[in-house]
Amino acid sequence: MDSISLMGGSRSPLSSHHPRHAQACFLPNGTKSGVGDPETARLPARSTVAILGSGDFSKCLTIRLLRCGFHVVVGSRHPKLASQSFPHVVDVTHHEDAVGKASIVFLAIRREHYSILWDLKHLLEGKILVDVSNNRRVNQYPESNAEYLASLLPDSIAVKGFNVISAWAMQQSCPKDASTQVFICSDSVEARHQIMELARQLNFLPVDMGTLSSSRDIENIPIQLFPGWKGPVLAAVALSIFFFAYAFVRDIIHPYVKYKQSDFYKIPIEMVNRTLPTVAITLLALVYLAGQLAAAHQLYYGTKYRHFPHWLEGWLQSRKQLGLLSFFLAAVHVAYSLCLPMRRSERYLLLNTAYQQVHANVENAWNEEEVWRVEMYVSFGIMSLGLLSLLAITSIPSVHSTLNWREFSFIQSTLGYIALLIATFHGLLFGWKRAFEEDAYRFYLPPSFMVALALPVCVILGKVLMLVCELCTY
Ligand SMILES: NC(=O)C1=CN([C@@H]2O[C@H](COP(=O)(O)OP(=O)(O)OC[C@H]3O[C@@H](n4cnc5c(N)ncnc54)[C@H](OP(=O)(O)O)[C@@H]3O)[C@@H](O)[C@H]2O)C=CC1
Ligand SMILES: [Cu+2]
Repeated sequence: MDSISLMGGSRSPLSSHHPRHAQACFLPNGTKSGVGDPETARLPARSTVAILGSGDFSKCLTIRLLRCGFHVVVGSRHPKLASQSFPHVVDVTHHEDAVGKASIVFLAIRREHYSILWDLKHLLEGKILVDVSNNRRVNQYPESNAEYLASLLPDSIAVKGFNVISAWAMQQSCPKDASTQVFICSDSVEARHQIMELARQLNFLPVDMGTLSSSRDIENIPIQLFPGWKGPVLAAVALSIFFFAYAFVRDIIHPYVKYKQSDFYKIPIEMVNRTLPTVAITLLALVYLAGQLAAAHQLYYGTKYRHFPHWLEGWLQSRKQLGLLSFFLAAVHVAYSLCLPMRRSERYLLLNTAYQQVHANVENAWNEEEVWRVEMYVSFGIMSLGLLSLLAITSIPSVHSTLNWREFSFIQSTLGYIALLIATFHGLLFGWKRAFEEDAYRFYLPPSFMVALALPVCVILGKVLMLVCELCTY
């Protein structure tokens, strides 16, 4: 795509329309950079950068530029007033004056005010205009702000960048967090590389995003709220409501109506702790169900190259988030479970049982089968949490990048299925007694553990079927 601008498109900096821009490109020793060598484009420190607008972003960018050794000239509608909020070394002047003093002009004004640039059109010809603007909503306008700017001033060179850096992060002398990456795009390769070099000199990490058509995506980055998490979070909330309501009706309302037994004290901990693992295991099963449906789709159509339906595509792309939510809920379930013996209710129940035992003259209440059930149940719980932690850790990009494809797929697929299997055993061992032995009234409703575990069991059986099919085809 870059070659389009090299061939002399209307916005190309290399066309003969832009002699001033060509002059603005220097190597550190002051010689002009080669046109075909944009990587080496470097701005000499002490070169002048103009900023239009005197708001927060302008002030913070000015501080950063000054610290890194640049001269700054700020263009304002009210230079006298604006100069009070800038260091005295900064030249605060009228727009016309400011743009005449630099070849790179940052536009620290909102898109709605770009019309003022129309009067400066002749002065901005051939100059690099850095559009740092953000919108209030995703895809607020039909075209991106940078594309709008480029159409407004076709004789200038529009570059999109720095919009993902907040004014606050801009004035930090050495930010150590994620706020160092800046995404830069422009139809002019040379201008893009020059602004990337400027970003580097300002201690940011520039990311080359190609032509100006990427500006829409770049503008959406800072205003998106956890993209990719909406579907998985909604699924988790819906499942939580369903399983909580189910357990509430079955374990609290039903005994209350039938036996006048008040178990409402169970709501804050027991009911929540029953909901957490059921949702966690269902989400984990959903992670693997998506892959199985995709495989079934390919088998059905007999090709790998047919697009998946929209809903399946979205589901496949949400697997990481679903898995992380499953891990989070499982971890909270562990915390709740560890706190169970701390409860007053637990102490009273234990004392009552001990008293009844003394009354019944039972000396040893040891039940070998129960002991084994609980030992296995706890052990499986710990193992599945351990495996889930491994899956969560390997989904972190920096860890992920240290693994090759086979290692990653071994952990995420093979170990993931084993985690699902162990978690299913954990659930079955817990639910078995509750479902069939505890109290007669529980038979009136299908056991909740069956509802929760039906999906994981189906997914595991699906995997077994796939493995058998694979073995048969070999
Ligand atoms: N603040 C932030 O954290 C970030 C801001 N941005 C972007 O940077 C740009 C500037 O943001 P910010 O500094 O916060 O905005 P402000 O509203 O604080 O300042 C914008 C400046 O625009 C000028 N201005 C205001 N009204 C008009 C008008 N009618 N005509 C011409 N100029 C006008 C003013 O300068 P004067 O009076 O001197 O002419 C004003 O100081 C925006 O596009 C924003 O999206 C991007 C990333 C982060
Ligand atoms: Cu559990």
